[in-house]
Amino acid sequence: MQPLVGLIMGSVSDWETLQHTAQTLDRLNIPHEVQVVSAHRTPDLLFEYVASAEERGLEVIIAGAGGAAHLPGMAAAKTALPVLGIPVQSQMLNGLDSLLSIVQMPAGVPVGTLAIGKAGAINAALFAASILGNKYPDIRVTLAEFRRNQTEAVLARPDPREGA
Ligand SMILES: Nc1c(C(=O)O)ncn1[C@@H]1O[C@H](COP(=O)(O)O)[C@@H](O)[C@H]1O
Repeated sequence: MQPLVGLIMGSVSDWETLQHTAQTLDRLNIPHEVQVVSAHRTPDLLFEYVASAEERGLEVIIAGAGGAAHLPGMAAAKTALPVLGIPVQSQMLNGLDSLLSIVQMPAGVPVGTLAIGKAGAINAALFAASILGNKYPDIRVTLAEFRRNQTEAVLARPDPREGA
């Protein structure tokens, strides 16, 4: 099926985090493509990727990067598609550098910034589902089911002494 989401990351080392986005998109049956693209290391490729995204049928871009994480912002600079940014937890500064690099965009070029690390990676996929669900009823239904299952799983185990 034609990918609706483009999942990009600054380095193959980000996959440990970004695999959670891909897994969640899989669980929601959202077709997506995955590629390493870096604003720093492959700037021309990034511009080509993002400039052609819309005509290739992508409707949401999810970009994860760590450290001087300029990838989501530079992607947003080249497209009006929604761009969701995931700050990857960096070794030196624990992801605070990534978060601040992504979140503080100048007015006019928005990036929807998620939490640092795995939670942000999962939530980016769910956020993409919310956006796509406005147009695709199947995705809306699948997302509602995901949320219902999550609620039921919590309600089924209210006593924390029973373990996770
Ligand atoms: N932040 C960026 C960008 C970018 O923003 O374009 N390109 C690579 N990186 C980040 O550098 C970190 C270390 O990369 P390596 O592990 O390859 O040295 C990764 O977290 C990556 O996202």
